Amino acid sequence: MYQVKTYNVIAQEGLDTFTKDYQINKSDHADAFLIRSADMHHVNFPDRLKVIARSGAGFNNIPLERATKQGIAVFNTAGSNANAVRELVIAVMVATSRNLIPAYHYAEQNSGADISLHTEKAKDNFRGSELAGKKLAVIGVGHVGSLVANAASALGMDVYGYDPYLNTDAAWRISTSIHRVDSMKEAIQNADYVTVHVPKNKQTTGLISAKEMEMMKPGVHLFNYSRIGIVNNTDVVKYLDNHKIKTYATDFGEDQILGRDDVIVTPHIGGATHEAERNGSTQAARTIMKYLKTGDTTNSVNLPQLRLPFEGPLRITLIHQNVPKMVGKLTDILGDAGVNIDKMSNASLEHTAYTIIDVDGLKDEQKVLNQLKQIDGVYGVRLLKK
Ligand SMILES: NC(=O)C1=CN([C@@H]2O[C@H](COP(=O)(O)OP(=O)(O)OC[C@H]3O[C@@H](n4cnc5c(N)ncnc54)[C@H](O)[C@@H]3O)[C@@H](O)[C@H]2O)C=CC1
Ligand SMILES: O=C(O)C(=O)COP(=O)(O)O
Repeated sequence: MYQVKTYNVIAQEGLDTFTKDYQINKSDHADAFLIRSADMHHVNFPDRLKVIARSGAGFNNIPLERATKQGIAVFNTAGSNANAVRELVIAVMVATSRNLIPAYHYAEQNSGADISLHTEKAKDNFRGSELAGKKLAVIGVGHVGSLVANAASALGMDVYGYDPYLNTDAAWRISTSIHRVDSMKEAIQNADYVTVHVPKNKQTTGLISAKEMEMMKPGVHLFNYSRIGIVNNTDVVKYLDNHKIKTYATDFGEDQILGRDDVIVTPHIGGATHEAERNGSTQAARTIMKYLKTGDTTNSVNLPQLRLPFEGPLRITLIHQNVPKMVGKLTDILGDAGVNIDKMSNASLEHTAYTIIDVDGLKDEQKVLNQLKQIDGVYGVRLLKK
């Protein structure tokens, strides 16, 4: 029986996806963690932990290097909540362009009087502008960014996408009406709206700071539904104060931006829809089961993605350092133990490699597994039985 520990609220549909071989509980001695935004940086990973699945896209809450070195595979479910974010971003773009929030407050505050007496006079104060014909810059055109770009284009916006690492899957999703540009400057200069959809990492922290704000057009509306810190909030306050930025809308509050009329803050609700939470949790549950049963690393964010049909009877999976002669060391140990290799596959991702070896039998299992584990640079070894 595999033990699965959950963090955060995980949609029931995902929990119901687990078969009878999996027990969901709060015990730390788990084979799998199923999480959302819970911060894993200060959580100890138990020795038996083999996999962490993040229901959702962003995985900056997980210490990838520590997990890898403990032989733990980490996965996300990118795309599972992309539509939820797209709809929220479009909603907030409409809200800002049509002054929806101040107009609502006005109507609410005047609800005691006969509102029709004030309406015709008041509407002049809330005159908005339309999205059609305006320029939108989308920074990061992955699962979320591509959907936002396509929806904005369908609303008649002139959309510019900047993503130096765009993969081919994402490129296929982007409408031909989107202009792909090669620099941040080309994307954001003259844009009426700028929206950021990149993962948070060392490179993207402060991606939108004073330098980029300086390039923007006066009166720009800036949106951050990615993560806190990707847009520099200290700089945002400066550029809101000098009216270069007209509105800042974000899913991530911080004291310095709260309580302003020109800031719209939501409590991290981008992926908080029934549909997105169901998609993410079921995908994460399936990923955990597949990895534990077959070693399939499709959608891993810390290991190379490797899939090899598992016909049995035995499979050895190894997470290890990506260094010369490693595969030779593994096969030498198996050869010395008289093991015949049926199939083998190996792939690498930066400093880490992953190897799957199917064998038709293994005598003295524990001894061979221990020998493999003792190789310098081997982080994790598992034996799977069909
Ligand atoms: N507010 C919320 O509840 C949610 C927030 N998010 C955030 O949005 C981020 C993006 O999500 P997805 O689109 O699903 O991820 P994704 O991985 O599909 O797309 C991210 C894109 O950003 C690009 N990128 C990376 N570095 C870049 C850089 N320096 N400049 C320009 N582009 C860069 C990548 O090439 C990729 O195409 C997540 O990492 C997460 O932090 C995602 C879902 C919900
Ligand atoms: O998927 C993401 O990156 C999100 O930010 C959504 O986070 P959540 O699952 O709502 O805690």
